[in-house]
Amino acid sequence: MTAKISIQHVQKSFRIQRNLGHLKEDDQPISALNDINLDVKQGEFMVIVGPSGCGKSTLLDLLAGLTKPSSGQILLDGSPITGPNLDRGIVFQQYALFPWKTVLANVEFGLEAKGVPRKERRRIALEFIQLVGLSGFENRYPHEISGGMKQRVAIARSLAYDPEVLLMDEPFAALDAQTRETLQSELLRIWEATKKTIIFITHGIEEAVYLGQRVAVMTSRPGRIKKVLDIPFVSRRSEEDLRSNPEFVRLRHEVWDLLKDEVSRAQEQEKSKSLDSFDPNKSKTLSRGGVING
Ligand SMILES: Nc1ncnc2c1ncn2[C@@H]1O[C@H](COP(=O)(O)OP(=O)(O)OP(=O)(O)O)[C@@H](O)[C@H]1O
Repeated sequence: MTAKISIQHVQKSFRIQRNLGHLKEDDQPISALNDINLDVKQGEFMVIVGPSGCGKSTLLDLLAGLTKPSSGQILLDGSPITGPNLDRGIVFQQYALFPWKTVLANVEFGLEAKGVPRKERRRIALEFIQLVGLSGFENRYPHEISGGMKQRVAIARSLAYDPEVLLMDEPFAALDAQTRETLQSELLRIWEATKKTIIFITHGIEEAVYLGQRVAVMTSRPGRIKKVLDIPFVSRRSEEDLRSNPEFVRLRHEVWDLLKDEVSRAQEQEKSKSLDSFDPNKSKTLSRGGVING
């Protein structure tokens, strides 16, 4: 069976220019992703977890078609992704709602872009507002609702235009712990109701194991897929107190075991990055030697 999304040998580098006051160095390539391979099945909930700076958002941007791989390709239903399209909905950490539009108008937005007639737009938008539990808030503006509610609006807006795949980049990271847990279980309910293929990016190990049918663990930069774990809970929502289930605890530990060295390496990279930016001599030497730092 063809994968819904197939990421094949994807590599992504960025060229950056160091600005050291009066000194300007040549562009230096930074390898953000290295040979990423991953197939996601139709209707699957795939979580990608990795340390800070490992290239998670870069991968999501590639899936969204906002940038192109330096090499390799990503296929959606067997065809290469060449740019952004309404076949992929995106939910970011920051809500990205239009502040001057009401909840209803925000949810209707994608439908308008798709050319859905006005009456139909309203019907569909109201259906998705109900699905995310916001009935009664249709006429509120973003500044009148909480962070969790804004993220519900963002999810409703992405789902309303019926994308093939929902891409989520740390959508709950900015929320308080209680709201985050509520939205995690709400998202599972929404996923079960809509049967969408979801690719969800997070730093959070517990979030990854709670949400994912599979969890892909990434290495530190340049990001590669270190291991893909199956999370075998049949219906996670019906499991009582899943987070304290011994199998859940074991899986969470397994993900942490895979991640901990990567997190230390990522922290070392961060440290040397900030030291380098204060040390022109070091940067020059590394540049001449052709060593990539950053
Ligand atoms: N447009 C860009 N130009 C130059 N470098 C970039 C660009 N985008 C990302 N990078 C670099 O690529 C690496 C991966 O970044 P990315 O934001 O994808 O990581 P991440 O895993 O999402 O990080 P975090 O978890 O902290 O959000 C980082 O070293 C980053 O500095």
